[in-house]
Parts: sequence; C-alpha cells; structure tokens
Amino acid sequence: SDYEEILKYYELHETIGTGGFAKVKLGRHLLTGEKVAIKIMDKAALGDDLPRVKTEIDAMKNLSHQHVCRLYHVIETSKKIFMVLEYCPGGELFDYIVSKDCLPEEEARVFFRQIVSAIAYVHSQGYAHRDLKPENLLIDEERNLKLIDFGLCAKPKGGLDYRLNTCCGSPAYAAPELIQGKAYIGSEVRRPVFVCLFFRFTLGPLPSPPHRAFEGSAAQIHSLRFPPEFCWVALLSSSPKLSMATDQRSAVLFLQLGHLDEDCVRELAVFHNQSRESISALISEWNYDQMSATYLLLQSKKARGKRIQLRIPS
Ligand SMILES: COc1cccc(Nc2ncc(-c3ccc(C(=O)NCC(=O)Nc4ccccc4)cc3)c(OCC3CCNCC3)n2)c1
Repeated sequence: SDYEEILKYYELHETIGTGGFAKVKLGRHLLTGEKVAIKIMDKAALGDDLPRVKTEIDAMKNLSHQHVCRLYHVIETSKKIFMVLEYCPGGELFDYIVSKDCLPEEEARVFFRQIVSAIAYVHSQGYAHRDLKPENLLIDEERNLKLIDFGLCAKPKGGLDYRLNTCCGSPAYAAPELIQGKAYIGSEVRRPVFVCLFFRFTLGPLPSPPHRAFEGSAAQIHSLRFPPEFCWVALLSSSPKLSMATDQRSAVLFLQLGHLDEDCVRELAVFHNQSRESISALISEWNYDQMSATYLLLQSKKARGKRIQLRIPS
C-alpha cells in the first residue's frame, strides 16, 4: 500500500489540518520519538498542480532558517507524496491571537520581527511566499513563529523582480495593490493585516471590502480604532517597500550545515554500526530520506536539551 514506506519510520495519528489538496497528520518518528507533521498529497488529485508541489519541495530543501518550518523527509509512492515536516505544538498564530483577544505590544513586536526575518530570508533565496496570513504562521515549543505554506509559494522564473500578475493568496488578507489588480513585485507587497492583527484593536465590523481601510491617510485607519499610541503609520505608508534586514543568524545556520553535529553523527554511527565518516557523508548528501530526517530530528531534540538516544524499534 501507499502507506507501507512511511509506516516503516513514523506512526500516523490524527489529522491536524486540511488544505486545498493536502491533508496534514500528526506523526511520531519511531527512532527519535519526535513529533512531526506529515503532509499527505494525492498525486491524482493534484493533477497539473503536481509541478507546484515539486517546486515547494525544492524550495523547502533550500530553506533553512529558524523561523521557517523545516522539511525532514520526502517519500513518494505511486499515488502519494508524503512531506515530513517540523511539528509546531503551539498551533496557528491566528488561534493564539484570538485566544488572547489582543497581544501585548512587546510580544507583537517580537512576532513581527520574526515574520520579517523569515520573509526576508525566503526572498533572499529567490522565493515569494504569496499567501502570508496568520493561519500560515505556527508557534513552536519555544513560542517562536514558524512560517509555512500550503504550496502556493512561487519561484518566479524571471527572478524576484519579475512582475507577478496572478492575484493569489487569500482575498481577506490581500494588500490594496493586489486587489486593485496592479502588477506587483513579490517582495514588496504590503502586509497591513499584520499590523492590524498584532496591534491591540477590537475586532469591530471591518469596512468592506476590508482592504479599503488601509487606503489613504491615517484618519481612516482610526476607524479601526487603533490605539493612537502605536506608531504604525510607517508600516502602512503608501510606499510598499518594507526594509527587510535579513537576519544574520540564518547565514550562521548555513555555516552550521557545513559542520555536522558530532553527538548526532556519533549516535547514528553507533546505531547503524557504521563509521562516523560514512554517516557524515550520507547525511551531507541531504537526500531528505530517513538518514537526514533522523539527523535533523536528533539535532532538534538536542537543541531542546533532550537526550539523543535512538530507540531500537520494538
Ligand atoms: C497543537 O495544535 C495544533 C493545531 C494546529 C497545528 C499544529 N501544528 C502543526 N505543525 C506543523 C504543521 C505544518 C507544517 C508545515 C506545513 C507545510 O506545508 N510546509 C511547507 C512549507 O512550509 N513551505 C514553504 C515555506 C516557506 C516558503 C516556501 C514554502 C504544513 C503543516 C501544521 O499544519 C496544520 C495546518 C492546519 C491549517 N493551517 C495551517 C497549519 N500544524 C498544532
């Protein structure tokens, strides 16, 4: 069956989300005990959207950043594609904001910085996300944000400055220039909704269509009853450019990828009864198979201060 291969390495548990053509189940990696999110796509249902999934998988293989959800393992069978991804126990940012009614400014500021850092990084790798919304921002165990995407990301052929025309993403969160059908540059589209969602405001009846509220002068924005003390106008200014300082830490991460974590390599070498050199060579191929998935999950476990002991499957 199509589940034979995935069940060799993971337990499958309840469904935690369904997107357009994907179902996401909670899983557990047998060797490390780590929870994972397993995105299951049916190749027939994907139809001519299949290339977009390949684009997403290639994108994920090139994206390694502390605020972008990590891809661990890809398994393809005759009918299905399984993507084993980082599980975020905190769920969606959207639910978190609603549950707290409003975020304290300091917390909103930290989240906002993490989003800008993730987006700047994704852009620096030549990708435009194109469906940025609170449902696609998840909270990890340290209450940091992780950017995800349900396969809408685009790597414009003409590079990032190529003028994208397809109006995509979710209308409710779209920036004015998108709704007005203007050609836009993927990396410059405004994100007014984040300013709203993050700053204390009571969810009054949004003027319809919602994006109208962000046009023009600050006066209209008061109609959203923004507390005046927030200096948000700069973010909603008419020039869409957000200066995105890429986060230096992601560069460090890339360097780390060059040097594998000795403890994790040793644990795998012992488990597989192989030399550390042969294990390091296998991991460094980054085939997104069981070897690299186990290495990444051990590294994540170690980063959280947990023991990295591989279990002999019972
Ligand atoms: C505790 O209760 C809860 C409750 C809810 C969730 C969780 N946790 C939890 N952890 C992990 C996931 C997940 C991670 C990655 C991807 C993905 O598709 N990556 C691909 C990707 O990131 N591309 C990409 C990124 C950046 C640039 C370019 C491409 C898909 C799903 C999840 O999903 C559940 C859905 C539910 C519907 N809304 C969206 C999330 N849920 C936990």
